[in-house]
Amino acid sequence: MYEKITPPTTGSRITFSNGEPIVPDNPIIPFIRGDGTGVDIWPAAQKVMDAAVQTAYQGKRQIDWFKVYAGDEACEVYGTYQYLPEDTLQAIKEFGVAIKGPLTTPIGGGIRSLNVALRQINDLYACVRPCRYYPGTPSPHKNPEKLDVIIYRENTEDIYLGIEWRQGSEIGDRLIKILNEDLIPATPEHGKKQIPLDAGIGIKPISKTGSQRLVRRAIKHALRLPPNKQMVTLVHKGNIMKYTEGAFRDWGYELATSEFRQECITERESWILGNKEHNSDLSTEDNARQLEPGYNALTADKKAQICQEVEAVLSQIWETHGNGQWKHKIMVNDRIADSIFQQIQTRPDEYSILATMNLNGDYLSDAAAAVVGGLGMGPGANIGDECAIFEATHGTAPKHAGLDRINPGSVILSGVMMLEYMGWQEAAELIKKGIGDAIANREVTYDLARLMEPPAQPLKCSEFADAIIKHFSD
Ligand SMILES: NC(=O)C1=CN([C@@H]2O[C@H](COP(=O)(O)OP(=O)(O)OC[C@H]3O[C@@H](n4cnc5c(N)ncnc54)[C@H](OP(=O)(O)O)[C@@H]3O)[C@@H](O)[C@H]2O)C=CC1
Ligand SMILES: O=C(O)CCC(=O)C(=O)O
Ligand SMILES: [Mg+2]
Repeated sequence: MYEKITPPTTGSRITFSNGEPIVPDNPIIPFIRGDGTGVDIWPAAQKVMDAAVQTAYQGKRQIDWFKVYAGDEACEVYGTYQYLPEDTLQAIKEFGVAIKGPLTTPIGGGIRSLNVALRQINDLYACVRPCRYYPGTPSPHKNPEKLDVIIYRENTEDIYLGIEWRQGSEIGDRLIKILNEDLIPATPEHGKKQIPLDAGIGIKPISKTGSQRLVRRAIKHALRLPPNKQMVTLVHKGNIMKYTEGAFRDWGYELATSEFRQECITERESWILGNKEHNSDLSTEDNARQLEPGYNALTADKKAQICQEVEAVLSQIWETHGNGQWKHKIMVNDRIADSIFQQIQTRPDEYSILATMNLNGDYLSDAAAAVVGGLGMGPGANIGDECAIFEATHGTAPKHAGLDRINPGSVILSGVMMLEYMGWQEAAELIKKGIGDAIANREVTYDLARLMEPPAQPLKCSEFADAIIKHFSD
């Protein structure tokens, strides 16, 4: 029973089997309009999705939208501080697939992120954010078309778990005392380090389960991509945060080389096999020398370790992966987080799926969206095993709210992801064609118009939606 909302009287539920949605022809889909520019973006996006479904299926399929509330709008309906009403959570749980506009999160104090809460409550552990280029989209980059990546961001843990204590709080001070006086001195590798007494404290949990289920989804996605895009890059700052970010990398490789042994090759394995393929008489030590830059300067222990690695790879996978067979497998490699920010700009075509932890993926998805045209073109999905919520990468962009000027492209493209997730490919294709043609025709909102050479006359948010629909059929 809902307190203040009523589901549509027509339509039925999307259910799940083995993590996959089973979609009726008339699914009920809850939507959250969103704060700020949500008032502009949502109606435009809904109009485009409805028109695409109608054009593609001529009434045989339709979405029965179910309006639910979160953020400022929820407080208007449910009362002060009722930012995420139980009704909304229940509706998303009941109907399984939802779509939302952006929601405001105050900085410093106040409520914690409703967006993050929705992901955590529904265990939507994979945040999937594709960044690909639509021809004609203006970009600050010379070759934006070379970037075609999908960010797979772990979505439930890392510092987004929100376990932190304010500077000067009683528990925060107690924790610092315990760490300084007990736990740090008991850990020899920490030496004489001490946490400043006036520090705020945050906890960064990265679990093996959370990391591996994310990487598992990323690899399964890579298996569905064309051969030249079958790559998964584990993004981490494991040189600095060894037991959280470094562990994410190690657990990622462990998963790839156990659960997906036949399908995957790691970058280092490919080098070892490649060295041997190049020269079948190559000794283990010469292979190790080619594998590891600066091998000759290493300690004997380190050299022995690398030789062991070479031998293990050759004995374990030469038969199944050697003689070039590895070239037809999913390449799993890793890159340090700061480096990947420059790599997506300098060598974009070398990357495909970027598997990240929560914070790195948050940063990286805005940066990658900028390369292909900005936040107006950045869609996303939060996917779990029994629920999915689609939402754009960007936030509420408050300075543009209510002006009918913001680019609805990201929510519309999030709708495309939703339609594809539902198996409604024909409707998804229509929208992609509509957006592509509108951009090629210079019918765009202010954000893209101002970057075009010469600048285009900007359309309103609602006009851009109409232009997309118009291009379904030309
Ligand atoms: N999932 C969610 O709901 C998210 C919510 N947020 C929240 O949103 C609020 C505002 O965050 P803020 O840091 O300003 O980031 P925003 O992403 O909301 O906006 C930053 C800037 O990005 C550009 N932009 C954003 N959306 C679009 C769009 N649809 N079309 C074109 N350009 C766009 C605009 O740039 P310009 O003005 O230069 O054109 C805008 O001023 C915060 O409360 C934040 O917590 C943030 C991210 C995600
Ligand atoms: O929830 C928020 O306010 C910000 C979240 C965010 O930036 C994101 O998920 O990309
Ligand atoms: Mg973000």
